[in-house]
Amino acid sequence: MDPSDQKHFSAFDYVVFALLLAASVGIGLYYALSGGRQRTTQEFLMADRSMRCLPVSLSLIASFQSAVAIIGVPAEIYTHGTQYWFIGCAYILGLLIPARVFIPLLYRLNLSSAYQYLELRFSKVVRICGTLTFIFQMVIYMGVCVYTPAFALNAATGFQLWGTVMITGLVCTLYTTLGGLKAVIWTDVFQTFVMFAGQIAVIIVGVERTGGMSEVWRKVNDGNRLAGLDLNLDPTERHTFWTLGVGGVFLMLSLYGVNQAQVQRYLSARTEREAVRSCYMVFPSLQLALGLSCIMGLVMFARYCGEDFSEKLGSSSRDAMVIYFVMDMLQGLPGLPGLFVACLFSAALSTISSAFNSLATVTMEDLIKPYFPSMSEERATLVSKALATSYGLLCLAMAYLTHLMGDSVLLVALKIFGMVGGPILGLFCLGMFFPWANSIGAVAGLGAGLVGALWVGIGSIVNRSSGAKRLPPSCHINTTAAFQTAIGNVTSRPTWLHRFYSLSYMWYAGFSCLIVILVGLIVSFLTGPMKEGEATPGTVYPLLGKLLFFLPEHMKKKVCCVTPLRPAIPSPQGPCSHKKSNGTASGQHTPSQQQRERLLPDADSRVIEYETAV
Ligand SMILES: CC(C)(CO)[C@@H](O)C(=O)NCCC(=O)O
Ligand code: NA
Repeated sequence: MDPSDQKHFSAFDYVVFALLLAASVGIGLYYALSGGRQRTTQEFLMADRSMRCLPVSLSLIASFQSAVAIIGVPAEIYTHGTQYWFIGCAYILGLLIPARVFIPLLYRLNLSSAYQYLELRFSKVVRICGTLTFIFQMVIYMGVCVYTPAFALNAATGFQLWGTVMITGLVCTLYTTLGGLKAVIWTDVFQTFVMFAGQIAVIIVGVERTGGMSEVWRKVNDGNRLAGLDLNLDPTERHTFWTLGVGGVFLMLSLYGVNQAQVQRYLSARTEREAVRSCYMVFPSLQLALGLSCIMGLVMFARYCGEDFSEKLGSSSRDAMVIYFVMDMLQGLPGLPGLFVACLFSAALSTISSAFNSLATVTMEDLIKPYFPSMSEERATLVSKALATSYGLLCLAMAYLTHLMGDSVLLVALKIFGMVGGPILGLFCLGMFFPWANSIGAVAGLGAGLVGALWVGIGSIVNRSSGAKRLPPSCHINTTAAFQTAIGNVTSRPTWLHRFYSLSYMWYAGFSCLIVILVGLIVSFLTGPMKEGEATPGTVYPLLGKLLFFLPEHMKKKVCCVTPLRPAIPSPQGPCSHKKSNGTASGQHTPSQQQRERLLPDADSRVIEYETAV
């Protein structure tokens, strides 16, 4: 980029940005020195299970709303129109199902890690496979999150790229390691407000400087950026109502239903009611976040009329131009560019810190604690802190990998969620909704789901078939349809493999989830399905029973196989929940008689509840 074209920050902007970092570290320090001073894993990883719904809910939206969404969504709207907005439809079922099904089931099992469920329902091996898959997903995603803001800032303002990556990674590692989950949740709250403030500031100034609301509306309309409901059923069409509104539900379920970062927040809530309520409260804030990003893309369009920025900003234009636009708009308003940069980094920090803490949790709870049952609580906490730090350093390495990928960051993030999150979702669905599924089926299903998803995902990267149709870059002509067919015909006649590779990435989660369930069920039936009463009580949700509510009772008993919910005493070798009220015993692993009794009344009440419900 031409250096004379680069925008610069005033001293005031640096102060605003520095304040964000200082406040985040301050919150970390506060939780390092107050409360239990982070001396137990219960506090460090589970926030003492004492949180209320408001901070939990703001923290839930912050987890997967990173600089990727802040930059990527406006860039998407700018180049392809507002179709992406319809992903908002997926938020309804994508949050209702976790609130009604996943949270009650997981919360009542009194877990620390979501993957503990997999051992309760299947076996140790399945738990480890689930955990490793999650670690794989989050480590790649973390790299994208830490890289994105640094990269965009670098492209538009010449800010030192790797220096910014280092600062982000290190500040985040610092407060995560100091203050544990309490610090992570409360910095999320603060950072979510900064995130909204930055976006709103840009939109207000942007609308003002492009000539007011009606002018923005006119240009956007003339440039054909307002998309109607696209009901095209073609699964290779990147964004349609079906891919976004239906495929998006699976994506949302993999994030809000079974991802450890979110499950850990539900579990940190003081009661199940607060956990469920916090999930419902995500809905309006997530709609607001999506709406603001979309509006920002439209204002940007009104400003530049779809001008192609690849000359000005190099190959990275799509994502970098959002920062370019922001700097262009906010020039001469000292402090505001700083606020937007703070917004960007708030979004990134809140996501990365959730990733560090959840990765430290699963590594501790699923991979270390079960094999060192005699580890002392101090030791376990120390190891957890070391883990949070190591993942912080690993994230810097992963940022480099993202640098090498060089694709639209939104696309990369959504592909990772789908390819790796989808199979994990499938594994949980297999366990929760299909009582016959056994461990062999679960492992085979997960393997098949991952292979299927990585095949289509990597195939699409190698073949570069994103299926994207770029809209013509103008505010004035209205001939999109002709242009689109012209582009559509350029690609040669696709073979079935090419069509497979061009499956919309919005279907990745649903596609791989279904493979896991299908292969899981087939293998389970071949190897001997689980029998009545074999699964730990409370680990199966009587979905079929609820769906077939019209059948008479005896038929339902036959068909639905809801019997695993019959009370059964958890085996003494089995994993057990850590105590809720009393943090001191969480280092224990073989459940005492006392703990089993604690688990049992829960399980019993669930059985009764299910039986009356079914
Ligand atoms: C997770 C969704 C899809 C929910 O709208 C959205 O926040 C999103 O597109 N996120 C992109 C990934 C990110 O922001 O890191
Ligand atoms: Na975030």
